[in-house]
Amino acid sequence: MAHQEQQFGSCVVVDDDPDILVAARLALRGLFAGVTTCTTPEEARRVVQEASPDIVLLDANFARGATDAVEGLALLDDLLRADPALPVVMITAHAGIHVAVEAMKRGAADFVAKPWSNDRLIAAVRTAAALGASRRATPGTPPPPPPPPAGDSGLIGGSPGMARVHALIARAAPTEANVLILGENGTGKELVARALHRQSRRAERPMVTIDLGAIAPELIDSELFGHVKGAFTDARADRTGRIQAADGGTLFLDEIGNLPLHLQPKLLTALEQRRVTPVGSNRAVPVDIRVIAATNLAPADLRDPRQFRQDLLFRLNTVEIELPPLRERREDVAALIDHYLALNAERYGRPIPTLAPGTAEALAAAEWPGNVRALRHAAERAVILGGEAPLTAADFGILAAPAPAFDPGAVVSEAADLNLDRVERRLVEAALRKHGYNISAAAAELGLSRAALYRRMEKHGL
Ligand SMILES: Nc1ncnc2c1ncn2[C@@H]1O[C@H](COP(=O)(O)OP(=O)(O)OP(=O)(O)O)[C@@H](O)[C@H]1O
Repeated sequence: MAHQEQQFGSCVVVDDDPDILVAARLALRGLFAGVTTCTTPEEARRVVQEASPDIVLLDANFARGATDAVEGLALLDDLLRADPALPVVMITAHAGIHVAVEAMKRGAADFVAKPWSNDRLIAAVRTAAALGASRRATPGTPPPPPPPPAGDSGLIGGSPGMARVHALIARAAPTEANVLILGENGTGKELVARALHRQSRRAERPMVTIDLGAIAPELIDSELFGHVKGAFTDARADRTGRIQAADGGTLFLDEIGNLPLHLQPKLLTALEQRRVTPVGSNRAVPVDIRVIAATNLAPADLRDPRQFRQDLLFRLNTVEIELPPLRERREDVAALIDHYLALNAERYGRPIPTLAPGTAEALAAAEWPGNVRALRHAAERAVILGGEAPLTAADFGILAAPAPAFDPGAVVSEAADLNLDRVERRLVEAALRKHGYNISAAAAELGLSRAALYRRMEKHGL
């Protein structure tokens, strides 16, 4: 990739499979000035001690056919004992997810499953190397605490995908590194941003959020940078922008993919120079902020320079945290359902409902295109509408058969139900379904702002 300008010094890759070593070297040579490969644990111990690399990429299994990862985990322990700040990314077999979790518990920075995608490998290695560098830059910093229990971040889920998220939050939060959070709508990006801020050194200072998807594009400039009186017709007084309001704290740029291309260089300059110039002013004001950004753009779109300036992207994504969609961590569904049933039962003064046989399985098997947000609404609706009997999948709006296709003609036919409220609900639901619960796209189709769509979703319990 053109953007990789060898940000780091050296990397050591340890694997007994020469094909993997070649693949890793090719994938990583753009990122590191030097990539050294080793085929045995003994060689790795020596090379790592001599070369003090920025990062080690370590296979979990050495002996041919072994899957128990004993050698890889022992080497991980040795390397971390010698240098607790050394970032180690484990390479695991796809089926060996328990090995990945064990490695993370022992202090690995991250893991990648074989066969890997180069994007995933590079993202994991970059993030781990950047964190390692920032840890080394602040000597005396205690080693990162073990991942906090789910309750601390408000993020429920013990699946391997969420274990990785918890671990990354714990590692990234206390650093000053900018963090980019990726994930589909409703996967918990805002919760991650809050957890990062809460666990950071800036926790006592404000976290200022700006949802770039919910603000009219023509207002973004002044919302971000502020303006001085008279800068434009409606500017009747000076106004502080959100960047400045976050001074000393954290700036959360939600839906960064909606930042108009023409404002991207201005934000980049502000972040690089740590100064903002309000619209209409020629005086730059110094600011001290840590930036967390989030987007539901797919990584490929984000790396498309026609959609997003790559220099700004690399300013924002020192650390990348990717939230897996719920359908890729179905084992988390039961805990989420339990949590949100209990929460809503308390809220509405109802007993905590039980589930009819087969319901838990049906909920876990559902696609959840709206991810945790949709699950949360479904649980609320089930508590409100469910009777005394144990809840079935239908009470959560999960249908055994696919939902009938929406027929816009039915809305205008005189025979149709013309109750405005119900028609609105059907249209909102149809737009959400049509766009796979992508809020920005559904809002655009409905001619609403994201904020207005959220209000209607709340109103209709969607
Ligand atoms: N892992 C989780 N555990 C508990 N609740 C969660 C989790 N993930 C998301 N939620 C809940 O789901 C809802 C949506 O989460 P959040 O707003 O953080 O998602 P998002 O990815 O920022 O969505 P969007 O991109 O649509 O703004 C919130 O009510 C949040 O509390």
